[in-house]
Amino acid sequence: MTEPLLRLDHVTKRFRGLVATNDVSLAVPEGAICSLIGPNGAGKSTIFNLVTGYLPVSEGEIHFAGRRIDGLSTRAISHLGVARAFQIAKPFPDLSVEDNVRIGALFGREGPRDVERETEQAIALCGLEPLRDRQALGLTVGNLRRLELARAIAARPLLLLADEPCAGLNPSETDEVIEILRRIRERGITVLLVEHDMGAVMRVSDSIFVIDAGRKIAEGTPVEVAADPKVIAAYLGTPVED
Ligand SMILES: Nc1ncnc2c1ncn2[C@@H]1O[C@H](COP(=O)(O)OP(=O)(O)OP(=O)(O)O)[C@@H](O)[C@H]1O
Repeated sequence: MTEPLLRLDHVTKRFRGLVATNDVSLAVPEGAICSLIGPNGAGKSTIFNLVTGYLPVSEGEIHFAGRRIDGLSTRAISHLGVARAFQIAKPFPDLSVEDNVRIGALFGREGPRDVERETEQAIALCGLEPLRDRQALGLTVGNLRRLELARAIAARPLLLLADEPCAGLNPSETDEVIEILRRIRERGITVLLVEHDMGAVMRVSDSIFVIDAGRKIAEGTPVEVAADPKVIAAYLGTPVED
């Protein structure tokens, strides 16, 4: 079996008395779109913060692209090819969309880079051509989300951590984000998604990890997870229709 791109082995994160991530093991295969779902406070963002090195693990190991990365700095992990697209984008407000994406291309994974080509590709992939000269200030939530995804992928990551990219979007904007995520995967970037929009998760994911109170309680394809009684009890409440 080929080694997954990202692997968490028995990862625990404690904040004083609170166990935010409790002995979580999971593997994200290269080329997949995987999702982390679970109720508010389940520990999904904490997992992102551990993978990016923003928080140190309390126990366990994280491996990425064949290297152990827990204990490395956020900068070192970004250089290895992990990028995160935040739910609340914080672009440079006075700069254009294009310059904000270019800044993403100036950082990120180490190795040869062509900043202009990466900028152009990310703008095209996220459908931002008509907005390239617009100031980031004043963009709609949907366009800010696309800018945030473009900025992140311009950094040429191997793995994109996408933090609730569909939050607050209307159905057509959500469809656009799903299309963008699929195009990102087609470009060879593996995606790990945290998302509360279950319709979007079910449509876009190859596999899903379900987190509840810090623990992984289920994993599988969307169909498997939607039918899992533990998941329905903890999170979904009612079966999800495709
Ligand atoms: N820096 C921190 N210090 C103390 N407790 C924290 C910290 N970060 C998260 N927590 C706690 O850890 C638990 C998991 O939080 P986390 O943000 O990972 O959940 P989540 O699944 O991402 O929730 P949501 O869906 O609401 O974003 C919560 O109880 C939260 O209050």
